[in-house]
This record gives sequence, C-alpha cells and structure tokens, in this order.
Amino acid sequence: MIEISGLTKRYGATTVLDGIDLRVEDGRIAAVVGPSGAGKSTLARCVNLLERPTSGSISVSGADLAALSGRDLRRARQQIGTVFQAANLLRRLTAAQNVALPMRNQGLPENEVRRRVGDLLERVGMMHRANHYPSQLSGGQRQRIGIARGLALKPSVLLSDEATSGLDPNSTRAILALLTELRDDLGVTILVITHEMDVVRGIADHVAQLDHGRIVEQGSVADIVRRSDSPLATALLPMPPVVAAPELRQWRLRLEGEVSPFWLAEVSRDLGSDVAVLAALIEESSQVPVGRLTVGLDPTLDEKEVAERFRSHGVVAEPAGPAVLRAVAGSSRSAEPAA
Ligand SMILES: Nc1ncnc2c1ncn2[C@@H]1O[C@H](COP(=O)(O)OP(=O)(O)OP(=O)(O)O)[C@@H](O)[C@H]1O
Repeated sequence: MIEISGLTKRYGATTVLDGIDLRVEDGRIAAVVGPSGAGKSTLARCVNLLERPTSGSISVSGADLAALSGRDLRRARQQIGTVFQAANLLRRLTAAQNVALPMRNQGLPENEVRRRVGDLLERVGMMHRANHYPSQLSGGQRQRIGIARGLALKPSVLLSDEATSGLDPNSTRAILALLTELRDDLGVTILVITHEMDVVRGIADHVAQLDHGRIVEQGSVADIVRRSDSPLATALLPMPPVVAAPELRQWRLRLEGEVSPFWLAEVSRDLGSDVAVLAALIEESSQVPVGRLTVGLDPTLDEKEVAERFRSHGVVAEPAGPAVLRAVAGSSRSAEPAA
C-alpha cells in the first residue's frame, strides 16, 4: 500500500505540492491527473525518492520513506519500480541486458539474473526481442522493456510516469493491458501519472486530480463518473457531439445506480413515448456500467415525470438547452429555457 500524507514540496518560496493526501490500496491502480505544471512529476519524484519532500510522509508497505536514509533508504527504494515516459533504456545494452541491470547492480547471482530476465521478458511479451538494442525496438516495445526492468527487483509498487505518452493507440492499449495484468496476477500496486483521461478510464481504480499542487478531487473512477458532474467527471467521460433533432427536447442523462441492460427501452415504455439517442458514451469501469447520454424526447412530456421515470431506473436526467417552443393545447406550461 502507498500512503501519502500531508506531502508538501517547496522550491525556495515556491510551493509545488501543498498537503497531498493520497492512499493506494494493495493491488490497486491509482491515477494522478492534472494540467501541465500541476505538480504531477514532482509528486512522482517524491514517491520514488528522487526528491525529498519538504514535509509530510510517504509510506510504502508501512515504512515511512521520507524518514529513512543510507542503506534503509536504498532498500526501501527497491520496493518501488519506476517506468518513465521515454523508458530511459541504455542504448548500448540489449533489451535483456537492460532488464538485468538493476539485478546485476544488486550483485544477484548470475544464474538467478538470467532466470529472472527470462521470466520478465516472457511476462511483457518480449522474449523474441531479448537481444535487440533499444534503437531496434518500437516505442511500445521499449516501454515493455522499461516495465520489465521496473519489475526486476520485485517491487511492491510500480510508478508509471507518463509511460504511455507519445505511444500510438494500439501500443497504449497493450501497455495498459500489461499493467492491469501485473496488478491482477502479481498484486503490484500501481501509481500512474498521466494527462491522458483514456488511460485513467482504461485502467485506474482510483483517480486524484492535482491542480496547483493540491488534490482538488479524488475517489473511485466509477463513483466519480456515476455520481458527479464535476470537471473531473466530465473530463473522464466527455459527451460526444449531439445529433441535431430540433423538434425534440434534449435531456442529459448520467447512469448512476444499478441499471438494467434494457433501461432505455424500459424508460421509454414507462413514459409511453419514444426516446431518441442523440449522443452516448457507455462503457465499463471497475465492472460497472458508466455512461452519459443526450436523448431527445417529446417536448410536451412533463419534466418532473420524465426525471422520475429515469431516476427509478438508476439514471439521472436533466433537461438540456432551451425548451422547444411549441403551442401545447390545454397546457399553461412555459417554454422558458432550462437553466
Ligand atoms: N526543481 C525545481 N525548482 C523550481 N520549480 C520547480 C522545480 N521542479 C518543478 N518546478 C515547478 O513546479 C511546478 C510543477 O512542475 P511539475 O513538473 O511537477 O508539473 P507537471 O504537472 O508534471 O507538469 P507537466 O504535465 O507539464 O509535466 C511547475 O510550476 C514547475 O515550474
């Protein structure tokens, strides 16, 4: 487990991290997101002890890293494997030699080094490139080797600092699948620093948004996208462009509770009215469906009833955009734009 508590980092008079509290449970993946300059890399450097925090504590598997020095600190560092954006492989060494390096530096017996290098290359699917040099590998392959090297000393925590930045979508997917596998098979706790929301949606259990050195929102990814309309929730699950349907009233929907796979048809039946899907993004996060949609409904339907029907199926519904102006016989309902 990683537990960061009251972490503050100052450079002179500049406070770059300001009282960060973040906890990543064993065998979970947490992502830290935030705009450029928010302090993500500084946080990563504090967690892997390349930087000393000004105050606060960082504990990995119970040991407070900020309080250690000398040999204890070196030993604690082995608990944390790091994968950087550019993999940082040594050009003159083959893939296998790069993976072996941390073990050789530790003075592990050569037969054990060879055995573990084989296991690690196998795990990251790179056995067939063992004797290639970094320049002979693709960006995604270099990252796999970087991950294998990050795992060389059997860390309990893997820190991934923008490891998928600059990779094409296929390589990104493959790296994310690998990280998920490491969590599930080896129980590695993973802290991912990223600016890519797809990465967060793809693998993270927990997400924390950093802004000006502070965590402004954090929680389980599924909870955030299901329960809130915050900027982080919207960034995680952005609404695709809406198909025009001028004669319909637009409603914005958010899947919140337990939803049946047929919820849309069920709501339509309850309302006695067709529902037009104008935009939708539905996917799974931590084994629960999450999603946002814009639908078009008959503008004469009663707003309160519509909201209640959706709500009874686990969906939050809010009218979006201006109400459609239409004379409704026998109705005194105003067609003021919705807030
Ligand atoms: N050694 C340093 N001395 C002074 N200021 C620093 C130092 N390192 C970082 N900073 C400042 O701390 C702030 C956070 O930088 P950091 O690199 O952690 O942000 P980031 O969120 O990783 O940004 P990006 O996404 O652009 O990499 C920036 O304003 C940066 O200028």
